[in-house]
Amino acid sequence: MTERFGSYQNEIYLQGFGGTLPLCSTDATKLEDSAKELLGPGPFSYVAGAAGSGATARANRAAFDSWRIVPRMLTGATERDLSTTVLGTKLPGPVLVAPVGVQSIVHPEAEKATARAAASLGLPFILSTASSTSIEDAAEANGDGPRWFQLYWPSDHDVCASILTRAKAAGFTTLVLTLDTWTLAWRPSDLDQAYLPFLQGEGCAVGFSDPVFRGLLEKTPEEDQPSAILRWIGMVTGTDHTWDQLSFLREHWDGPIVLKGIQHIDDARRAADEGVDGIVVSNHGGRQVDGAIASLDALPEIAAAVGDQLDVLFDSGIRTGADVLKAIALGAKAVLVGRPWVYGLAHGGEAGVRHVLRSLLADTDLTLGLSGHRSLAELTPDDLRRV
Ligand SMILES: Cc1cc2nc3c(=O)[nH]c(=O)nc-3n(C[C@H](O)[C@H](O)[C@H](O)COP(=O)(O)O)c2cc1C
Ligand SMILES: O=C(O)C(=O)c1ccccc1
Repeated sequence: MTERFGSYQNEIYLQGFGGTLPLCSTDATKLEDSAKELLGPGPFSYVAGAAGSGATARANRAAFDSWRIVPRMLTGATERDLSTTVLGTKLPGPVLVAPVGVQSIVHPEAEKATARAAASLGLPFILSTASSTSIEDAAEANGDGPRWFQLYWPSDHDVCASILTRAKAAGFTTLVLTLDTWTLAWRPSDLDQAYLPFLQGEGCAVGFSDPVFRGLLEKTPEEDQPSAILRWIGMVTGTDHTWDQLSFLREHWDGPIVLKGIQHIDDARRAADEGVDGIVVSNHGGRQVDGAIASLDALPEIAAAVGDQLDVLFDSGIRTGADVLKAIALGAKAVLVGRPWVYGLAHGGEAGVRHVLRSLLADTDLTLGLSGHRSLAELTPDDLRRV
């Protein structure tokens, strides 16, 4: 594969020659600024915000800045291959679309737009349990694209089993169990505006379309929305599960299982001992434990310890191609990206998400080549220096 992603750079320049500028910025930081103008204060703060003082969100970025790439020259890197293999499946690039709930607060087409954009690039789309689109509708929009399902573990076993069965039937291949958000953290930016999209019924589509969940209600969500919302919130938050309960998921899910939210090396080792297929080293973009270590700082020792037993993925703070390279060099097989494409969604629905993802992949491809590498497999910690 030659220049497939990097050629987006030429495309942008050539369109500019014809008088057309990119749909939105190619710089993830500027995208956040312009999204602020597009979105209302509640939705913007919800997406951009973090837990507590924001210390961990800032640490996530600072950790990337503390590593620098040491480029190599005269290596013949014109021809590059950005593919990677995750859970036995080859991906065209090392980027997955992170699970993000309540996308309807950003754009009316919500998860459908994102699912289409991901499919158009062959990147895995991960549907959140807290999405504003049902499992079946998101799958239809995603078409032939690869798709994974993220679980916020419902406290009711029958509802959980029903959701997993639906996800499998709708073609979601991999289960991502998010561990770090069994209740929402202290998020001052949302609290100060008393803004919780869930309370307005956003993010309830998976539950409201579930026959088993509906069967538990005295009145349907259409007849009594407030009660249904509270029931659904109560079912997917407030309950902390334990390692020994993983067997329940294995009974109801016959595909790969990935644990998202791992930061401690002992949890990574436990995940490997339990035989799960992958982990996402993540602190939820700094949205949960304020004061937690930067996710990138957790990555190297975890990858070194368990990388040969399961697939190590990474997220929290990826904004540029250099960030992707650094995470891969420190042991991740691929990265998940959250806020940047959410801002793309705000700017232009499917086209906005596609633009942001293509920009990140182009930047990754060019940075890889200019650093003297032909494939991601060549990257090791020796290509970086901590400053
Ligand atoms: C608005 C928003 C909603 C999110 N919703 C979910 C979710 O429903 N499930 C989940 O596992 N992670 C969720 N996340 C976390 C992301 O999957 C991911 O871990 C995080 O955004 C990565 O950090 P980044 O935004 O710096 O890329 C959400 C993140 C944001 C910004
Ligand atoms: O806001 C989040 O980080 C998140 O994970 C979430 C949780 C519940 C509903 C929607 C999103």
